[in-house]
Amino acid sequence: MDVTLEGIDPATVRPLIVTCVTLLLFFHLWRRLRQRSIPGPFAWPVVGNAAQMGKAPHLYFSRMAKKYGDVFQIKLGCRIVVVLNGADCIKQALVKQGLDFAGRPDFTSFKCVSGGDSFAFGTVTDWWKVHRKVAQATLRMFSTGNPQTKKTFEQHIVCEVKELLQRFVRKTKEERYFQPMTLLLVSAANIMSAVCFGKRYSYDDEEFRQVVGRNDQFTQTVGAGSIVDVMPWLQYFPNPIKTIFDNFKKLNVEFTTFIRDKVVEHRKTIESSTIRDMTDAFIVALDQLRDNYEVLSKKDYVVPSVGDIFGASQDTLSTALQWIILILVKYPEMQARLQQEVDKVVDRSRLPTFEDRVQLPYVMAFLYEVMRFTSFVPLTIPHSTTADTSIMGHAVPKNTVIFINQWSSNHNPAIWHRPDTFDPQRFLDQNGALDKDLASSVLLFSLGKRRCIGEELSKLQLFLFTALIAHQCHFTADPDRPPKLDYNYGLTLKPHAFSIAVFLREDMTLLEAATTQGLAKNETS
Ligand code: HEM
Repeated sequence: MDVTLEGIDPATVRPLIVTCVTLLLFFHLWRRLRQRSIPGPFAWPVVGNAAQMGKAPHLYFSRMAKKYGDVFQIKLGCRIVVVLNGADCIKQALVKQGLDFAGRPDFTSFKCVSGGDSFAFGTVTDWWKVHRKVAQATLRMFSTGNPQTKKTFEQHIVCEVKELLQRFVRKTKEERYFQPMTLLLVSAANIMSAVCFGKRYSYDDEEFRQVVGRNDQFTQTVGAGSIVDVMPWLQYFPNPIKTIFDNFKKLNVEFTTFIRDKVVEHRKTIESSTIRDMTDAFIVALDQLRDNYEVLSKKDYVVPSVGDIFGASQDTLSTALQWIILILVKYPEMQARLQQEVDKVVDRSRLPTFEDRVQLPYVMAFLYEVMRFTSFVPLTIPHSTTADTSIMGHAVPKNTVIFINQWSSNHNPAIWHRPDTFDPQRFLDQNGALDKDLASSVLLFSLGKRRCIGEELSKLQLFLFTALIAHQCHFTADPDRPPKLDYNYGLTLKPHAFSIAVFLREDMTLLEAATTQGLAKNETS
């Protein structure tokens, strides 16, 4: 039977259409109302809540979460920012609704990183997905991918720890107490330099020290809450924020030039049959993809790829090393317990290795507690929504800036007993084994589509570093400057300057023997 509108009286159709449209509008309104508007503190004109955040935005956000709930909204300059707190809410956004929350905001500072071609600071696109996968695979190939690469990576760390301890001991003899921060920075950068470029640098190499020594400026500008990104008009007349931003642009140009020079050298000498290091691996992998991705015929993505890996690793890992040493001197009884455990398990006839991890639960518990307690990446790199979405019943429009407060999850008293006390014991069960479930609740490397690609490598490196220094030396604090756990805010929380003395527990025989066949041939001075 044919059904047509012919013969139907328009007077009947009109009310039908009006009813349908009204119902649709009503349904839309009902959905909107169900998704409550996002609560948050009062925002002042022009600056919004920028002034209230103070020197520790993660603590301000945790206080606001207590008042308004795990999802709340603030205004920074002209931008609305939704702040997500607590493990459940963060998991819901980053894992269960991963793609919706995986974007990066169009911040001015992000566009300066690798000339805007960084995958760490760039938003989600089809090319971004491929770029990130290539980087993940390349990183594994040169670190944790198989037993052989793991062994080489282990050699890089042992070699660097030997150099570092030699410097520490010399400094202690010369100055009694010294500040170890710069040495730790160069040491962490050298491990990644060996992986990325196949060579390490002398501690006195001025160019290298300059390139790696500007971390503070970088992480202060790209950390959540950086002013220039939310009040871009500040760039256009002289003021302190403009000066900071101009320095940031300069350091990015210098960093990219350093990486570009390395890539140019590599391209001149590469033989595709022998992949020497991660830069070679990126050159080969990205050249192979050139026929499939038009974007590769227009730009060279090797420089931003290597830049992302080298840049992301040095600041985070050196900050971790600084916290580990500061906490060792702050809690000498824990240092003694670490030493006892490595002495018992490894004994004094050999050095600790990656394989000792399972047998060293206290070392692991200590590390997880350093990560939880300091939460030294308190907020992830800012995210943004890639679609109109909702979280915990609140509607969030596309392109909203999202801050993820990792600190709030690591200091939630519902999960952690006395969260503001440093206590590695919390990670050990009644048999003294590591409580793996609890350890996996520590949130420092983010989750989901933007989860840090260096997590496995970092945990291995920090484990070996801690086990090696506990096995080889002893740290003490300067009695005139008792160690404090204060810090400066940025993408990473950096401890304030502190002074230590370092003494070998025996001599360097084991470290010297382990490094003679190793990487000395790659060294430049
Ligand atoms: C203790 C050391 C480290 C910590 C705590 C850490 C933590 C983080 C965090 C919180 C993020 C932001 C994730 C997000 O925005 O949701 C991140 C991103 C990233 N990390 Fe790490 N990281 C560490 C070491 C490393 C290392 C050693 C590498 C490379 C070798 C690395 C490479 C990256 C990259 C490439 C990204 C960007 C990922 C993306 O945007 O897709 N990180 N890291």
